[in-house]
Amino acid sequence: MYIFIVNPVAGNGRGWKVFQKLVKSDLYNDINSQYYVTEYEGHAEEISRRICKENKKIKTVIIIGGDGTVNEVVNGLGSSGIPISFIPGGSGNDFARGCNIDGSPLAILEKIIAGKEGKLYWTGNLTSDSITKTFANSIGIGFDAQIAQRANQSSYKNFFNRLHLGTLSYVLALIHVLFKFKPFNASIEVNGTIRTIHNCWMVTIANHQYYGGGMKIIPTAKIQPEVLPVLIIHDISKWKVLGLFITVFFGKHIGFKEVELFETDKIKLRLEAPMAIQIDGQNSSSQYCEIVKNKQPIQIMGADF
Ligand SMILES: Nc1ncnc2c1ncn2[C@@H]1O[C@H](COP(=O)(O)OP(=O)(O)OP(=O)(O)O)[C@@H](O)[C@H]1O
Repeated sequence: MYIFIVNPVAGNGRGWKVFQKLVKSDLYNDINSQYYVTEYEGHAEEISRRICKENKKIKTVIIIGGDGTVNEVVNGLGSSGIPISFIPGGSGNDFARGCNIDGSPLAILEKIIAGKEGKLYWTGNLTSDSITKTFANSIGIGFDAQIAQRANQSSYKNFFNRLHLGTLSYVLALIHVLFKFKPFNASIEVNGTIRTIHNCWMVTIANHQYYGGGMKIIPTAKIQPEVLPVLIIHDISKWKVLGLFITVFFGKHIGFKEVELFETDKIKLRLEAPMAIQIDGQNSSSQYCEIVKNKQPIQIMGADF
């Protein structure tokens, strides 16, 4: 059986429209499936947790929504081993970019159903205050998290999403946060060595290269086990940050001397005070956290990487 988890409000209603188109197709009507429509934040996680316990013979959980919905589903399914797939219906849809899932919703569904085995994908785990959250795409601490927070709370996000210009809401939020942001000091532990990063703007850890609706935040990031690509931006002027973010779309920012890039299998962060953090674009905050790669891969159906 295929399970569809649909976020009707993702992408300003795009999630629901995508599902409605699929429901009318012969393919959808020919397969054995059940669908769930999310009604509130966190609902996709609850549904996923519940279906794991119900002992249904699930072939794939197909997510129709955005990256936030993917995040909830991977957290809910945990280590169940149930394969997933994603039909983009959100505003950013970076998980689809990272996994090279493209084409019309129907074409993606065809590919999911025709595929025998999924591609193996390794998520990451962030533990803060004894709570572990899984991230499918990336996490960011500091500047980018404040931008995500600002964009998510803004009235213009829906407006730009309606025009299919979702990235513009991040650009506006960036300008807004830029002039208020105060760099912080972060103590970072990697491979048993602790060092302090002064005037830190952001620390980002990604499972694939895309984030923020198509920015190539870590262009070298590959989908692979054990390796966590880390990007740190520090000791940079506000004006240079602006220039840097323009080049992020092409992945050229890694040439800036203020950008540090390395790989590890585990990283611990200790900050002076709680700081904004984004987990797959969802807002939170943390002062002490540990990030590791998940050992158990998830099968992604319909992906091509
Ligand atoms: N019925 C609902 N009403 C309000 N919020 C919902 C509902 N169902 C899900 N949500 C919440 O909607 C939020 C946004 O979902 P999601 O991230 O999938 O879409 P998006 O923000 O449009 O896309 P992206 O993250 O790719 O930019 C999530 O936090 C999710 O929990």
